[in-house]
Amino acid sequence: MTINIIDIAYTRLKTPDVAAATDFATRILGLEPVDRAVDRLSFRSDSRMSTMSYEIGDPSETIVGFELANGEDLLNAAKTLEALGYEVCYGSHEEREQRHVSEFIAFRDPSGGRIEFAVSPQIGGNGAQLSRDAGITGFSHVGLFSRDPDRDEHFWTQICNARVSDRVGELPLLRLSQIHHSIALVPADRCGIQHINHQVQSIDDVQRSYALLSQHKVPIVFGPGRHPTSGARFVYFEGPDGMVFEYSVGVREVDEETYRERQFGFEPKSFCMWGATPKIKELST
Ligand SMILES: O=C/C=C/C(C(=O)O)=C(/O)C(=O)O
Ligand SMILES: [Fe+2]
Repeated sequence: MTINIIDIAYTRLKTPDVAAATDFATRILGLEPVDRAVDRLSFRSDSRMSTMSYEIGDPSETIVGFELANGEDLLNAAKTLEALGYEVCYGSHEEREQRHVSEFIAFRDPSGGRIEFAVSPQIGGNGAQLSRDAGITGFSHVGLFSRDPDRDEHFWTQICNARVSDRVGELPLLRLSQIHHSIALVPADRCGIQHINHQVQSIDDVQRSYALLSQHKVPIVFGPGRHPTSGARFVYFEGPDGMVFEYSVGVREVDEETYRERQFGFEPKSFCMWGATPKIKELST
């Protein structure tokens, strides 16, 4: 039975320096801190109670959470994964509270990155109170490192319900809804999160953040530019522990009936139609 993912829900990051990561997530990225504790912290970026978190630990151990519709779908997902030989565990009460979800299961994707499927991410009564005027409208997608994009694409599109929107060389951009992509599978010899995208309201927010990031000497690793694939205008920058963050605006929505996946060459102009070149190892052509 296909695992029906509704949406991407959260990322959970680890760092040796929670205080420095918190400073970045609030003062630079602009998220709202919630559930403050000494060794961990959650953040809001939209109506959901937690779309990102930092806790003390090894930065290579990232988690991406996806939303399933209900407990029955979650149980079926666990059965499907177990039948295929995946080791599945259920989240404890404390772990569910940290994530603000009613239930979740965890397993490792075929490349070895930790993935969670969760039910009922809690919504806050108000929207996120951003820590600075970054114009963020919400958490939108991740790049996932993939040791074998073909195999991992099979997992997300055949075992789960993702669809290919575009491919840049071997790199597929996968959608879970009408939004052009929620997952990009980035060929690499490692696993886990490659980048975290937040959507912003306008191109002015992208440019304003570019100026602020530059003033704070945050490494800009790509852009400002425009992806020919999704049409989004973007800037990418490096946060704590080498994690890449992206602000973008204007990601295309896809008509499920008529859209056909497209193949782009693995070359700079497929990543940016304005001529910017990524300073990101895995996107270097
Ligand atoms: O491979 C190109 C990158 C594409 C996009 C896009 O089309 O928006 C991304 O956001 C991305 O994967 O970072
Ligand atoms: Fe992206």
